Amino acid sequence: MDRIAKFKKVSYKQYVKAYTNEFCENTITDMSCVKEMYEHISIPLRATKGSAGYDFSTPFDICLKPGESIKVPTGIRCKIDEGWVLMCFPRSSMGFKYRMQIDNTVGIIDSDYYYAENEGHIFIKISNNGNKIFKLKAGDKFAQGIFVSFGITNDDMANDERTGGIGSTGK
Ligand SMILES: O=c1ccn([C@H]2C[C@H](O)[C@@H](COP(=O)(O)OP(=O)(O)OP(=O)(O)O)O2)c(=O)[nH]1
Repeated sequence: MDRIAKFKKVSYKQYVKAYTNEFCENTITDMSCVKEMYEHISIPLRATKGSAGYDFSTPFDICLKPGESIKVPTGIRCKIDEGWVLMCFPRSSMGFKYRMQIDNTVGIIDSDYYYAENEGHIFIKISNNGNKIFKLKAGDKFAQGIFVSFGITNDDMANDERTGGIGSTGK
């Protein structure tokens, strides 16, 4: 098995920035609860030695009514060797039981995203596309990341460098 990546937590500063941007731009938040949330974020792990997926947990409780979505700042970044990509999928049980789906179908985490201004903070946007309330407690696993190797074309000339987050290279 190739050992080609390492998960880390983003800095506390980055987590606060992402969390407040997402959820409390106009409200006063108790920062001690964000600190506690950050401290409980755990590095994705595989459940068994034969599992392909590294399970991502939510740092906070989630409750989605049918049709609702949320963009989850996972607090995680990943240093990945060139030639590999991390693909994020739902945990199968979430889809089977609740029809929880990832909004962009599969999250593609590029190796150079690690060096982006946001420290390569991995976001996972999910929706409840079922017909019952979908709830997760902080620490519950909801998505899984799988490392995949890829090739490039013989005449590939890409040499730009990424600095921004999602959607930044199309500008
Ligand atoms: O679910 C996702 C998908 C992407 N990303 C991050 C990692 C990825 O490296 C970066 C850019 O994603 P992608 O290349 O798929 O998005 P794009 O719309 O093509 O934008 P870009 O111009 O940034 O490449 O955003 C996430 O955190 N979560």
